Amino acid sequence: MTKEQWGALQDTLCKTLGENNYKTWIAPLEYGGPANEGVVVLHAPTGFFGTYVSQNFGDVLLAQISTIDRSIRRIQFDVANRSAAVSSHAAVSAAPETRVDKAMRDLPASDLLPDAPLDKRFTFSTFVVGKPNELAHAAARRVAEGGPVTFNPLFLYGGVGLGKTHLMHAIAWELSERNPELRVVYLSAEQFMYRFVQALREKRMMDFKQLFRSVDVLMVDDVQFIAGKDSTQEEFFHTFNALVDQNKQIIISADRAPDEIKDLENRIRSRLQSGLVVDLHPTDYELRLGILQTKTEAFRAQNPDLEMDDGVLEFLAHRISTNVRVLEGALTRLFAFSSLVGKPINMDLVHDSLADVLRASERKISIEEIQRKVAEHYNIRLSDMIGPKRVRNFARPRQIAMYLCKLLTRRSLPEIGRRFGGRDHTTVMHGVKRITELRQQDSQIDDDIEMLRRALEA
Ligand SMILES: Nc1ncnc2c1ncn2[C@@H]1O[C@H](COP(=O)(O)OP(=O)(O)OP(=O)(O)O)[C@@H](O)[C@H]1O
Repeated sequence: MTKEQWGALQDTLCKTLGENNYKTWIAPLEYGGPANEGVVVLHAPTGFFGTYVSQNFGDVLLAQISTIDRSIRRIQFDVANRSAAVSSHAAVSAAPETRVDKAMRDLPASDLLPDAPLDKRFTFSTFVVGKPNELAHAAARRVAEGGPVTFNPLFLYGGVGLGKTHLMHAIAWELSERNPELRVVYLSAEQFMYRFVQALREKRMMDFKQLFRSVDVLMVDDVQFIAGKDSTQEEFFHTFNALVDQNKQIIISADRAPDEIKDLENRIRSRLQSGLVVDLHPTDYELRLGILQTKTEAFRAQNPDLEMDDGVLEFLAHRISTNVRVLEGALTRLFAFSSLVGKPINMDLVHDSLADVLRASERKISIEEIQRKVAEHYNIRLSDMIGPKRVRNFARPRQIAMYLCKLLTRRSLPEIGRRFGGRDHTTVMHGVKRITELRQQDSQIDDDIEMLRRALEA
């Protein structure tokens, strides 16, 4: 068989074996010329590769080759220039095929490594940079430029919803844009484990290893997931080392620093620390406001009719400090509500549509804090606030404090009563009712309470 004949056979092989199999296993083979009589040599990139092709596609290859050159009876797989590293009699010497073998052979090898999809919205252009994330952003940018690998791995960590996944996807998009040939694989540590277990179950560990070792950039999200999962850790470690040895870029994310991940093997921990470890700090007010403004502008570009009162974004940035995901969700909900009811976004709409989010993100205020603040405000001693005296000077501030406890904490009436010198829950109920009435009637009390509430929530 000549080189030209091998070239001419490619289309048929692609059709016979399917595009996936063809691209993964056949296209990388190089024609190596005839060996001795009846034997043709094909060069495979690695020994494993040759063995795999020989075992899984040897018979088909031989059958196709013999349609154009009937003298060929055997294919010999060499590893590039190392001769006879792998040789095969292909179909001739193959062990009888079992049903499982057949099913496995029919599955495209790339089944074990479908990339997790990348979110189109997660790019550098949509990532808002502020003090808390500027270092992580700069490191991600650097890696996304491609070129020589400077830090390996890049380890990004931070609390929930602070933008780790966003940055990883942004790197993947940018790298693929700069070099579409690059094999960039992004997946979560959970998916890595799942594929590993699948490969074990289907006896396709060689596929698994080969596929993971053939990527150019590997990104594993939420790596803390593999802690305590011994075999997955082991496999991850080997994959990691193989890629680092080949100078391939690895990017890892986790919800905490490597040395804080419990049940992680020490050798993995130290490997993870060997590159650049950067963290995404909790957001600050400016970053939250920047994110809200950017997202609102993007929304306004699609919906020019959007009306929003001044101060709404500032209020949200101030009140929702948990994480960016919650912040984004709140904004999306506001947009949806406003378009459903056909009203502009103002503070009333904020309170109506986001009551639960605002409640959940409320700072936890303690009964004691309330008692202290109210006592201070009315210039009485804490012991008098809690004690048995019923004179108006103490009783009114006590009722106000009870009212604020009901309003600002999740404590039950009996619990509040207990904390006010062991009073009964009906006393608390009465106090709350009285202050609710007074707020309607007495603007001084109403102002006082509003001021106290703000001071406590600040
Ligand atoms: N700096 C930022 N600029 C714009 N959007 C951001 C920023 N940080 C986070 N986000 C958005 O917040 C949401 C949550 O971010 P992401 O999924 O990247 O968080 P994560 O750190 O991976 O969280 P988890 O630990 O839950 O996986 C995403 O929609 C993301 O686009």
